[in-house]
Amino acid sequence: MGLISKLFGSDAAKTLNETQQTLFEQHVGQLLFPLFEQTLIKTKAIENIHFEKGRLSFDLIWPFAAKQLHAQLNQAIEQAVAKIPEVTQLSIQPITRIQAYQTQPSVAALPGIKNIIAVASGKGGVGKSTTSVNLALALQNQGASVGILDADIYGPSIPTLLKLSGKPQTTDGKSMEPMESYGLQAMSIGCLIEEDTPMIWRGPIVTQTLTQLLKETRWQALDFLIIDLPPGTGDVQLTLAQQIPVTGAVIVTTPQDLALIDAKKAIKMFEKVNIPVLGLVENMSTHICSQCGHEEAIFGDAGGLKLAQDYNIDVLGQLPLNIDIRLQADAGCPTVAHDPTSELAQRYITIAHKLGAQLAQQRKNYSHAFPNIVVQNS
Ligand SMILES: Nc1ncnc2c1ncn2[C@@H]1O[C@H](COP(=O)(O)OP(=O)(O)OP(=O)(O)O)[C@@H](O)[C@H]1O
Repeated sequence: MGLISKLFGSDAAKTLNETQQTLFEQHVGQLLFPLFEQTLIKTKAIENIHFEKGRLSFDLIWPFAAKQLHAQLNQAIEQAVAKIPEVTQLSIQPITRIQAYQTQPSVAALPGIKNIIAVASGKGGVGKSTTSVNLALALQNQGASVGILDADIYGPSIPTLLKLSGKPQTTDGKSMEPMESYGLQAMSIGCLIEEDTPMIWRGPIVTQTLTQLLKETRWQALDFLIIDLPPGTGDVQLTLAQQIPVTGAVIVTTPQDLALIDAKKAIKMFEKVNIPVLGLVENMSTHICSQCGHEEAIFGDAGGLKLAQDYNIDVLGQLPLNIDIRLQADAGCPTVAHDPTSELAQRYITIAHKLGAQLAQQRKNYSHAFPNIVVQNS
């Protein structure tokens, strides 16, 4: 049995001859996914390979959501396939298949959710919610099934950002159907209370509410649930570490010293509770004047990048301070939903690619890195 039949199943052996199999393995199998340093063979990316009357077809399994990058890899495959004799036609079916990555061993997975990504900032107002919602939309735009949970119980902003209206429905009186907007599943305390009702709750009730919102929503087949955390490093974050299976965290910061100090605290907190920090987004990196186009680093120069370097964290991307991001967010049509092809939306899409590739790369079992978490409630 040739190598290819072992790797790709016996169908291939039946249809491709020995020489073709070797060439396929050498030229196609050794190609790398963009942003991802593993070969198609290593990632077992090729399935259902079939060759008949000069026509070669197979499924190409993408381990992260990156529709926009499909053409680039398809083109490389076409060039590689051209080196295989007698193949006159090629048909590639790209399929996005995101796996559930390991989380804390002591916390059980939740039904309907493969991976939970917490988006955090130390300081308030740095654009965490805006980034969360655009990141969720970008992942979805690129082929993932995505939900977003607003964990900011005191100041929920997801209902405004996604223009959610009405109350969640229930079919059994015990659980809620997620709200839906732009194809995202969403839940927020803001969907359950009146807009001008202040939440005057103590910590334990807040954390209980968060876990209820998470667990009593009937999330449907999500690859990712993005949790938009409130700023800071308090009760809600500790609840996350103790009770919620989190795959990893994304830190949002501005390059300003004050924000960086708090971002460091957030990074250290995740380190302490053994939740891997998957990367950092520097928001409001520069301001580009809408009148003259002059670019200015009004919050300081590359502070987020330096922080990422100091803590050995990947920079997933930088966003400028741009009036369109603010206007679109305020209007309930975030930048990626507004126009995914715009230059700004593309920045969020690149962040989504990097995050996905980063996760796919870390597909190994995290459980060794997770000692049993003991966090003391004060
Ligand atoms: N890159 C950006 N360019 C312009 N405006 C932005 C940008 N990012 C966020 N904003 C705006 O900044 C304000 C604060 O953003 P956002 O609510 O996302 O911050 P936050 O960190 O989630 O705040 P908090 O958690 O403290 O409520 C909003 O008005 C938002 O539209």
